[in-house]
Amino acid sequence: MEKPMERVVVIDFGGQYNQLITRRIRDLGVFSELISPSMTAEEIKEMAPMGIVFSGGPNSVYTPGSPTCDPGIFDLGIPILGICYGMQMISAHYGAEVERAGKREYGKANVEVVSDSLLFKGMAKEQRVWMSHSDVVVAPPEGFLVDGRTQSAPVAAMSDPVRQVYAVQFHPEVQHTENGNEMIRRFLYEVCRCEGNWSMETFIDDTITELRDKIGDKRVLCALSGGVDSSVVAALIHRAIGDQLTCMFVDHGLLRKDEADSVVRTFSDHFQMNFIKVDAKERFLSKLVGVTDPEQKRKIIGNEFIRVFEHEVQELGKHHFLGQGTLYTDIIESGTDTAQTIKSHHNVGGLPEDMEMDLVEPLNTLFKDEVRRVGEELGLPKEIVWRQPFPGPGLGIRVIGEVTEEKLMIVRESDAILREEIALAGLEGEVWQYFTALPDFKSVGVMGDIRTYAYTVGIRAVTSIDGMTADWARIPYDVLEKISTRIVNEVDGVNRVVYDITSKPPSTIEWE
Ligand SMILES: Nc1ncnc2c1ncn2[C@@H]1O[C@H](COP(=O)(O)OP(=O)(O)OP(=O)(O)O)[C@@H](O)[C@H]1O
Ligand SMILES: O=c1[nH]c(=O)c2[nH+]cn([C@@H]3O[C@H](COP(=O)(O)O)[C@@H](O)[C@H]3O)c2[nH]1
Ligand SMILES: NC(=O)CC[C@H](N)C(=O)O
Ligand SMILES: [Mg+2]
Repeated sequence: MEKPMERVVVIDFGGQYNQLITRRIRDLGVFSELISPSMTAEEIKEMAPMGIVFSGGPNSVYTPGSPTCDPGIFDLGIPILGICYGMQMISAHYGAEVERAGKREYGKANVEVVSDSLLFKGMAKEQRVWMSHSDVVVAPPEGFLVDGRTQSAPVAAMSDPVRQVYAVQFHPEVQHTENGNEMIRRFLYEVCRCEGNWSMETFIDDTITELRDKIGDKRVLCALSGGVDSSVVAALIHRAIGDQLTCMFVDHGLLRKDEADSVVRTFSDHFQMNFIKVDAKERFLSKLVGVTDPEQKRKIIGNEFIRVFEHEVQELGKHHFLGQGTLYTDIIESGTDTAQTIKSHHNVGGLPEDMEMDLVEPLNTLFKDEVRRVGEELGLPKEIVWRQPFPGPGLGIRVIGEVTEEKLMIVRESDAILREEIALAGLEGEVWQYFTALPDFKSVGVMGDIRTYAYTVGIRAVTSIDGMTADWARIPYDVLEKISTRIVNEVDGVNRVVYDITSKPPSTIEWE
């Protein structure tokens, strides 16, 4: 019999790099996902993880009400790796003291390795690591050995090989920790004794089996935007259940120029699936009249998507499930028990509470670049796999303030010019995402000796890998010049073009 998929769970105490931990583990060949600190030891045992990681987090363990986990987890006999807050929690659990440090450590630090612990064995006695903490473990709990220290952290790493508990104050998951990846690898392969049976191929096979089990002989409606995420989901569900799947593409009137036609064309050219396009422009646009707040727009759009699906299903016959291309990024940005809401992605935080269909979201633990790898593995055409992301709420959020036909037209036309010029300059592969947005203000210009009072168009173009962080793309000035000239000359109602030169963070990719 085939071995079950190995899994290492990461308990999410709210740290900034938590998703990176799961990512690194998956890259090392072991499936990993974040779980909530509210899960009980019993529930975790049922998942049968090979190892448990306690993540970092913004709290201090000595503050009342700071997050903890079920103490029963320590008795499961499953190896544990604590990182930063996770290490402080382990220390507190075993009765060691955690205090505010005299000197805080943010960024680069040197750890002096003082033991022969598995995680550091054979490495240089001085390790360059990345720190982000203000609390320290003063002395290790009973049974633990100090493995490393820095000038301000007397316990920068510790372990108890008997109980198989390892802990580090620094962040092995970030690239700046020189040997971080190797330390995680050792935890997985030498402590947890994983064999590494996870890859994109096994992900696809396992997902298809899980989908078959979950769906049975019922029908699934897949919300298909033509973007990479939903196309990959549709392909996976189709492999699992074939004709029980119906794909539905909604034209909500907030699409880019010629987008509806091109999605319909691509799908009929490449896929043999039940595919339906719904024209719902009126429904969406009428609901957005007078609405200016971006979060409210997202909620209205998310809600309306579901209402459209439910309405269409009445004619198609019962579909129990709704398939969506939700990614991990959509979930974390929409806010979780521990992470703040940055924006409510329409497919997560924007969903109505009284939905009739159950969700099927097989990609909700992955990042965009991982989904692209799945897409390639499934043999989807390049034009889909490498399509730049386009948010579900579409131009509805890129028009800042109230959405009107006039403003939509300006974004649509200026965006088409931008895309054309980026393609002409051969920059499509270099820039991860590029679009125009319309801030809600006008200013004075002079065109043909006539005073104008018209809109400003903003150009946003970024480089990124997974959309979690991004930098502004260094598009050559002459290309920008051509784009600006064309937009002002060809799009009515615009007399100024600006280029966004902020990274994410502190900005986000979208303007809204
Ligand atoms: N116009 C649409 N019609 C039907 N479903 C949609 C539409 N826009 C978005 N969705 C649904 O919402 C999900 C999230 O949208 P999102 O834009 O993140 O993903 P995507 O369009 O599949 O991929 P990409 O991020 O590459 O654009 C989609 O995967 C899809 O299920
Ligand atoms: O499906 C989506 N539904 C949404 O509501 C949504 N909002 C933003 N995005 C896309 O996500 C990535 C990160 O965006 P931000 O930096 O603007 O948060 C970028 O690629 C954005 O285009 C969305 N995708
Ligand atoms: N990054 C973290 O996990 C920080 C933990 C804790 N809040 C500290 O400052 O030490
Ligand atoms: Mg999209």
